[in-house]
Amino acid sequence: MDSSASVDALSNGFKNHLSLYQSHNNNNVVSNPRVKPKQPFFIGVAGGTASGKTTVCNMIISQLRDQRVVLVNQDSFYHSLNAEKLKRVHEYNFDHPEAFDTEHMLSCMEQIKRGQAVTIPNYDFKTHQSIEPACKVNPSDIIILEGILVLHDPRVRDLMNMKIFVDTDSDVRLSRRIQRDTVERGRNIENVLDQYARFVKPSFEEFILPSKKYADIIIPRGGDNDVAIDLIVQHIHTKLGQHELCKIYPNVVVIFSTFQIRGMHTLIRDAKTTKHDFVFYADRLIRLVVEHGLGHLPFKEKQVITPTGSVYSGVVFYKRLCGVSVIRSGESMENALRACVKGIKIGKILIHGEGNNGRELIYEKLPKDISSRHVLFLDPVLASGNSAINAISLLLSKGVPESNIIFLNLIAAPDGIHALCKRFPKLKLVTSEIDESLNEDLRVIPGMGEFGDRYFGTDNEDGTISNSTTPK
Ligand SMILES: O=P(O)(O)OC[C@H]1O[C@H](OP(=O)(O)OP(=O)(O)O)[C@H](O)[C@@H]1O
Ligand SMILES: O=c1cc[nH]c(=O)[nH]1
Repeated sequence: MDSSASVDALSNGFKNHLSLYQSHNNNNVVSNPRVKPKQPFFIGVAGGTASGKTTVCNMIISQLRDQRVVLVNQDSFYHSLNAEKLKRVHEYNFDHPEAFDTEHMLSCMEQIKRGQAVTIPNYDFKTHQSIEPACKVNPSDIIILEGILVLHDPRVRDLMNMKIFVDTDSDVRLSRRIQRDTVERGRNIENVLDQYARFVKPSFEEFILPSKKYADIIIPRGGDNDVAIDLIVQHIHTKLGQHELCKIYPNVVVIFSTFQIRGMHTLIRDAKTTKHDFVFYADRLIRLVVEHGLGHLPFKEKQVITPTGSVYSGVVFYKRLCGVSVIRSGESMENALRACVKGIKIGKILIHGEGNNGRELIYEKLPKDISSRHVLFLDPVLASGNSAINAISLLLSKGVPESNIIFLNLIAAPDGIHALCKRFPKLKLVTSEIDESLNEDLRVIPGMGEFGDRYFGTDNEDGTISNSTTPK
């Protein structure tokens, strides 16, 4: 048996992740067949006994502060021993691939990878049996599968986005194993050495070490290697923060997701949220998007002298700006823009929706000198892109260079991004989340319903939000 692995069938390593896991688990996950769950990032961490796999996993988890992480241990998938095997448990090779129910592990991992909740067996090391209760694992952003042989089976390996092998000197591993099994497990040193010589070492050489060649990253010295852990965490952040659409359209910027941002999204998307809370949290998110968007404006370097007589090397804001809001939802973003840019001029555009595709320009009032300004275009929802394309075409017809337009947005549907960014490749779109899809009524899915109705309180009189599917 690999005593380096955690005894828990499933552990999140660190307290904050454990509590996240628990609260996450208490929720009923509503499955909506229209919504394709996001695929989690799947990491496999292999290595010999006592190599420091658990330490490496815990270090990765502790640094991934703004992601939901679950850690699944390969040990959970040990076969239960029958009476006959139990009688001769000292003859049993717990380090052999056949000691694990790999078919079961594969099917659980495939489900997790599809973004589904799964039940992971709870293996008891004292009785060598799977016991009740099993552990329910809900979909997460990152799944880590840790164990001596997680890189052994090609089908399991193929599911992984990142394969890590923790490579620690065999003398160090043996001394750690002796220490742990004698001190923590009350075994005598002869038995530990006997098991090591008969099973642990030969299996390491035959199965575990050969799986090292499949690793993307080999970490020498395990948990002592801070540099390797930092690089791994940076790579995971880059991969997770990068929506596929951002790779296709480099002018699409999604603000860095944190639990605070996701919490605000959870509130504004929840159909039960009151108007008051909707406005409060939408305003907070809008402020973040506005601040982030302003960061994409040109600037000049400037040095100033501080009251201590020292030099501070900074920058000065670009001054020739204006906002343009799309009536009416876009008007919800004006206050945040005014709060960030003192005295900014804000123009308005009204687009009328006729049926599913027709979007017609009804009204415009724009600064006369708009062609010489950078434009912060305000609309919280990008659905089909029809409204935005109409409005931006108007700005271009007024002489605004496409590259001078920054579209500030809360949620964007992929359809709208494709339509807009193909047509206007030089415009910058700054959004806080990219959603899954658009339904046949051109509503964003999962979306937040009709933003304007929720923000301005023009939904049903009883305060509930209509689930009407009437096309706009
Ligand atoms: O990308 P599209 O498919 O064109 O949809 C997006 C438009 O829909 C929303 O306005 P809506 O028509 O709901 O009007 P409102 O702001 O007055 O509520 C939103 O503010 C956009 O302007
Ligand atoms: O889902 C949608 C689509 C367009 N406008 C909204 O406010 N919500």
